[in-house]
Amino acid sequence: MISIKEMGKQNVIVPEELAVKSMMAIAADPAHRSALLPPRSAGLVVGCTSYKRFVTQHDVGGGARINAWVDSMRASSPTHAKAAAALSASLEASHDEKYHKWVKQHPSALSNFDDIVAASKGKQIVMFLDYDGTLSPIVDDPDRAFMSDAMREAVRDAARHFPTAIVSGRCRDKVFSFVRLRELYYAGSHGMDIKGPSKTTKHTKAKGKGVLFQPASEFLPMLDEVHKALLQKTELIPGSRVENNTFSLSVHFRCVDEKIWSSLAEMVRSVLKDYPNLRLTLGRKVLEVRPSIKWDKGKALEFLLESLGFGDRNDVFPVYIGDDRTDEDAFMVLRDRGQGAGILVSKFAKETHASYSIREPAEVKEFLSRLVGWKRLPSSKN
Ligand SMILES: O=P(O)(O)OC[C@H]1O[C@H](O[C@H]2O[C@H](CO)[C@@H](O)[C@H](O)[C@H]2O)[C@H](O)[C@@H](O)[C@@H]1O
Repeated sequence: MISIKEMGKQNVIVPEELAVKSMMAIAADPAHRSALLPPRSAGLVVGCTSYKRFVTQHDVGGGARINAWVDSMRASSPTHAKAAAALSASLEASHDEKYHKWVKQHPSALSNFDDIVAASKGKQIVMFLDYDGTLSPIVDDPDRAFMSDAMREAVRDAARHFPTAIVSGRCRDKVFSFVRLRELYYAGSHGMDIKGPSKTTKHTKAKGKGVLFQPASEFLPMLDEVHKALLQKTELIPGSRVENNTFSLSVHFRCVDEKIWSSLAEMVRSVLKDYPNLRLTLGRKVLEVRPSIKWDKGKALEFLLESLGFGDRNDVFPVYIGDDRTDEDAFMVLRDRGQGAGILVSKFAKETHASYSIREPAEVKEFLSRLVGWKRLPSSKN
């Protein structure tokens, strides 16, 4: 039994066995299979699309799925892995060894900078930047995930030279309030809310301003309802937090005791069982509730390229930088198009469709600055 007493209102006991049993019931229900997480063996982070493919093709038993659910929540946390590694020098060594092997397959975008710019020669670079974990460091309080002024300058400079978009799981207004650059495109709610720049630049002249695309508008009343239900259900889970991202909802468990992650997951899924048109995905210590439409950050990238007039052109070089599972959809689009460069921000070995890696936001800033420096060189025009 897990006792949740210290949370005010009334004393509540959440029996873990009960939570697990009802989770098994949900897991066994084919109507909710699409919302299930990968199996226990999926220790590494997988891209959203591969995961979607996986869950439709495999049918493991309920108990295994529940363990998989919580395992996935654990595996989604690099800081968890980091903390574990810090506990023992030997673990750290094995982590390093694993990382060094991985980084050979996903080489540093900084060390391979010359190759990247050489591949972009004669093409228009278009920058796509995820926000959390890419432009701002991951912090406990989602309302305080500020980007530094230096990072803002680097993004501003990049946008002077290349069309630039922020592609985030956050609500568009919220991510704009952090970035505060009017010359950028913004795709909020995992790409389901796309708006053009409100400030003209040489790249955005004559392009549509204002809202460009909101493919999930009809889900707004449903998401509002679910938001309220999630707030109510999770209010007694210490450290949990529900964030309304307009066309998606985030249930954060970064500050929730690991022992009650399964209870939180069960609560979320008990709310979702009445909403088969919503799906659940996993980010960095966050459960994401999203409309079950075929739209993701990859589709947003394609939409933006199209809006910029590069839909089916070969002279474009999209660079997408992101740290999250949801960014995998965009990395995969780049792979499928055989264009540009996908760069994963990670200090840890992760399964990814990105070609390159970068260790942390500070390196993202350095990459952007080097790109701008290169673009200013007369030789970059050849
Ligand atoms: O696509 P992104 O821009 O990366 O947004 C994904 C989610 O990011 C935020 O949560 C993450 O960052 C928080 C602040 O550092 C951190 O506390 C949380 O654990 C991370 O999951 C944001 O709050 C979510 O709404 C976004 O969906």
